[in-house]
Amino acid sequence: MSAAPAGPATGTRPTGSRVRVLSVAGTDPTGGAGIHADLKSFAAHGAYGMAVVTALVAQNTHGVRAVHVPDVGFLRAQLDAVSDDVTVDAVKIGMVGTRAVADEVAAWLSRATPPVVVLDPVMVASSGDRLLDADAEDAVRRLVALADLVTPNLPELGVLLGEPVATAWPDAVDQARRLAHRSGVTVLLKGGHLAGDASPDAVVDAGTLTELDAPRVRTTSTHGTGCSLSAAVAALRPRRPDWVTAVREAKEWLTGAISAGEALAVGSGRGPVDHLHHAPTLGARAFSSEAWERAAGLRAACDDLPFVRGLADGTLPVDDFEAYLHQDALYLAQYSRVLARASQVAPGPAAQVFFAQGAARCLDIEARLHEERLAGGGRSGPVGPATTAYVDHLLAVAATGSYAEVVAAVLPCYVLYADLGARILARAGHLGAHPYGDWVATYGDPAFAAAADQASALADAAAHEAGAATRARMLAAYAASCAHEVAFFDQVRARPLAPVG
Ligand SMILES: Nc1ncnc2c1ncn2[C@@H]1O[C@H](COP(=O)(O)OP(=O)(O)OP(=O)(O)O)[C@@H](O)[C@H]1O
Ligand SMILES: Cc1ncc(COP(=O)(O)O)c(N)n1
Repeated sequence: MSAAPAGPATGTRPTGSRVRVLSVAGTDPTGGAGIHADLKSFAAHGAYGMAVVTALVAQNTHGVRAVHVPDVGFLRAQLDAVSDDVTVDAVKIGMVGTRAVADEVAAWLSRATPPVVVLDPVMVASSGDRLLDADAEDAVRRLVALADLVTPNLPELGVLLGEPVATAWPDAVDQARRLAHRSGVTVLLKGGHLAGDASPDAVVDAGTLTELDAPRVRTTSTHGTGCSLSAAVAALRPRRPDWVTAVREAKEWLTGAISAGEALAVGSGRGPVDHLHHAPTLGARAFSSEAWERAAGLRAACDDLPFVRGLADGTLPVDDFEAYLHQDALYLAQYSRVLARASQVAPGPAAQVFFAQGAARCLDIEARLHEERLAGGGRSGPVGPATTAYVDHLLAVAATGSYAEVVAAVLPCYVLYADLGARILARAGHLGAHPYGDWVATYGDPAFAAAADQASALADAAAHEAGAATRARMLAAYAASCAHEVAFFDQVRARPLAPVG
């Protein structure tokens, strides 16, 4: 039944790899507090999260219904299973529940000696339910001595010192100073239980005091704030130079998470915070499929254009097709420059090569169309207004937008043509008799579909790296290009017809 230990875990963390953080805490099946909150907090700070369960708690946003504390032998087995195998860069300890659990955790800390230990001395849930046996308070005091940072709220600070609970901030800071002095650990004093418009915290050690101010958010979403904060600090500390830097960053994040909590609509009591509020695009759909679906109306409008209908069924007058090819040649000469810009600012060689080759191919096609025109087959004339508008849009994005925006702006030209080409080809079946068979064969070719897929994948990768604001600009650039594509096709039939007769 036992998984063989791989020997004591002594490995150092490879440069740049994720911090491996362990939560030793109770559960919350609604996901707002305890190990569930801790794991989200770890992930929110880029750490690899692990969890050892001290107590199973039947609770929700209204309160605690029941607590089950498994045998401490099983707790020991969990703790050793982790530390026999995995190098733990930091530990966060939350609810311990009983004296036996607290002592078992203390014994493990002495054995495993993790380099960063954050202790949240959980005693009473915000619902008022006890989460620590009354006779376990001494055992928690012993745990404090093994921690590097202890994170009491106002009532917990009073219990740790054996003093009345401070109600004014200066008194609480005084108490925190005394605890730091007495125990030799750094204290993160939390002011969430104060009245007033602010929710200050303070980092206090034997010699220094740093107060961190934050506005009090008017919300019911404060379940698990203490768990989430201490877990965030544990995840950050191995990568930050000191406690103050780690706590400042964690608190700023937590204030945002509290503000975003109500939008989660989890439970009807004191709801959880949104741990991932700062990563709104996490789990978002692939950019290319979202943008494609949003453009459904424009795509339908494109299909309905007399030009596109005539192109598809072969009834388009030759004159119109040649007028279109002429505008297309003018367009491609500029589109090539925009693809070259995408290549110039591409984040890696694959994208750089793809767009550079695309730019060259556009010029090849443009040159072929030009030669055909010189050979007398085609038409000439000024740049049409829709061509100008489309090119201006692309050049503006290329001049001022990021790589992600440029890729989004050039994408419709790939995907709309690939889609149109494939559908016309499928409908026509045999192209032998189709007057515009060459055009259809070019864009209906699986090789062109593959290029469109590659361009979509590059846009998706860029969107994955981008924040919410850049993704919104990408969607806007894509939608604008789609609208220009429709106007571009339509300009041929929109040109004044020569008088008949
Ligand atoms: N309404 C609020 N607005 C802004 N920050 C808050 C609010 N409530 C709590 N905080 C912050 O959340 C963190 C936890 O504070 P608190 O004093 O409530 O600890 P706690 O009682 O251990 O938390 P928990 O509610 O998880 O038991 C602190 O950084 C505190 O300043
Ligand atoms: C397992 C566990 N640990 C900690 C808390 C405290 O969080 P809160 O005071 O926000 O209820 C909790 N409710 N459950």
